[in-house]
Amino acid sequence: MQARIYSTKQEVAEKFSAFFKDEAKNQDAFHVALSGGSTPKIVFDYLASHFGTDIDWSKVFFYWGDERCVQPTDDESNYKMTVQHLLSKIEIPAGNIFRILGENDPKKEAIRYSDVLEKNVPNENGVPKFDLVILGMGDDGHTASVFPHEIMLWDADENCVVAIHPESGQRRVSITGKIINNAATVAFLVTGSSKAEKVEEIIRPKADTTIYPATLVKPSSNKLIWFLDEDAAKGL
Ligand SMILES: O=C1O[C@H](COP(=O)(O)O)[C@@H](O)[C@H](O)[C@H]1O
Repeated sequence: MQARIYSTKQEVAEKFSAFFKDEAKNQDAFHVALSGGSTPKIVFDYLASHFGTDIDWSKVFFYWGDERCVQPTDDESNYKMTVQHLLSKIEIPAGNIFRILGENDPKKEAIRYSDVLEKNVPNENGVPKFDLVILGMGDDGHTASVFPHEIMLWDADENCVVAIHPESGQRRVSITGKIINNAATVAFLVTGSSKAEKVEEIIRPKADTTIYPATLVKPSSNKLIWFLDEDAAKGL
């Protein structure tokens, strides 16, 4: 595990974008799972405005790690956020975008998307293997849409599950631990002081520390990188 700490969230966006560009350059087909949330949003803005024409987007294939069960036009949709901040600004073939259909029946969609991953993402030992999984982390330590009150979903046998947001009751479709920990690289994008307590507990655990969903991110490749700003890393 590596923690890369930058002065500001803008610098996180800049450094992660350069990292993304380098990783994409080395692949004939680059399969990436995207995240929703506040930090990916500024990263997508930076990627589109600074590397929009430097990356061969025809070789990049986008999927999502989680989606809220809403219409794709809803402001809550992770897909809508990505369209606004990245996809509408780059030349990427429509066939390279595999969104979770948040408007579908959640249980059926979890099964359908699991199948999409199996058919389109290269696999290793029968499990889809992303080149890169991008994750955010909520203030409560959730990641993708595996929340602390449903932490058992992390170990589900399925590739995708239906989760429920603890406060709003909103349903989500999320990939599970078996997919995240099978990725070649996992990158957390986390900024802001509201995340500092959990970042410290997860990266510098004590003997009696609580286990959060984000604690369980341990790719078998060992390539886990936290991109943090100083506010999020202030407890380290
Ligand atoms: O609900 C979600 O939240 C997390 C973290 O978001 P943040 O705004 O607190 O940074 C995100 O990783 C996830 O994709 C999203 O659906």
